[in-house]
Amino acid sequence: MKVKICGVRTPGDALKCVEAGADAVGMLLARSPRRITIEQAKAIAKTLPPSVRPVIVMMPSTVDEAVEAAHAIQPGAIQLQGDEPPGMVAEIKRALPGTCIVKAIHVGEGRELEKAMEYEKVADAILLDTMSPNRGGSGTTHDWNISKSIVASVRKPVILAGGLNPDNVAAAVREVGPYAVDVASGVEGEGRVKDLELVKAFIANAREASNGHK
Ligand SMILES: O=C(O)c1ccccc1N[C@@H]1O[C@H](COP(=O)(O)O)[C@@H](O)[C@H]1O
Repeated sequence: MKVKICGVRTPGDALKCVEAGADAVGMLLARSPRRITIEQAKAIAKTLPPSVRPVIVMMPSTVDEAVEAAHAIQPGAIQLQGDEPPGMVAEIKRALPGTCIVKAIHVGEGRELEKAMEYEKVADAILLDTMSPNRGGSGTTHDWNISKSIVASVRKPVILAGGLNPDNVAAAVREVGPYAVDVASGVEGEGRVKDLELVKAFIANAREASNGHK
């Protein structure tokens, strides 16, 4: 079971995720209270060991915007969190060989399964987040039955997000059976600082529920 900790804003928080055993660390370049600059994201990415993948989360208006950010930060993956059409996702993938392209689908918006089947043709992985005004980071869960049906239908890895925390992640893993889980607000303390104990508990509970499967 892979785990991504998202909305990391400082090298200190990134190092907590490394210590806790995260597989990936997400940095928000999109509109969000967790948004950081390209320069800050670059500095965080540099602190990560090769075993931890830096991921940038964006809602780019153009292909160039995504490509420029990726060239500056050199992430292992880009998470496209907005309304990027399939053609734009395909262009970004062509422009960034070697970078994993993750397309977010907002569960609750409708046509989720159709969208997942469309985007799996052009993206490397699908992320299922809860529909919210900010397009992510809402701290609310969605109907996991929808996510479960998508996991059963698409052939690309599916990452489950949206309102996960140390208390509900095991149930989410058992019910949905995703390739990976992703969390932002559920492992934070005051001031949206990542809490090492919450991150550790989240990762342990997710992995235990997946029976140690990678
Ligand atoms: O985290 C944010 O602030 C955010 C803002 C805008 C788009 C995406 C964002 N984060 C992504 O949303 C998921 C779910 O967040 P949460 O666990 O419900 O708080 C998070 O894992 C990021 O991938």
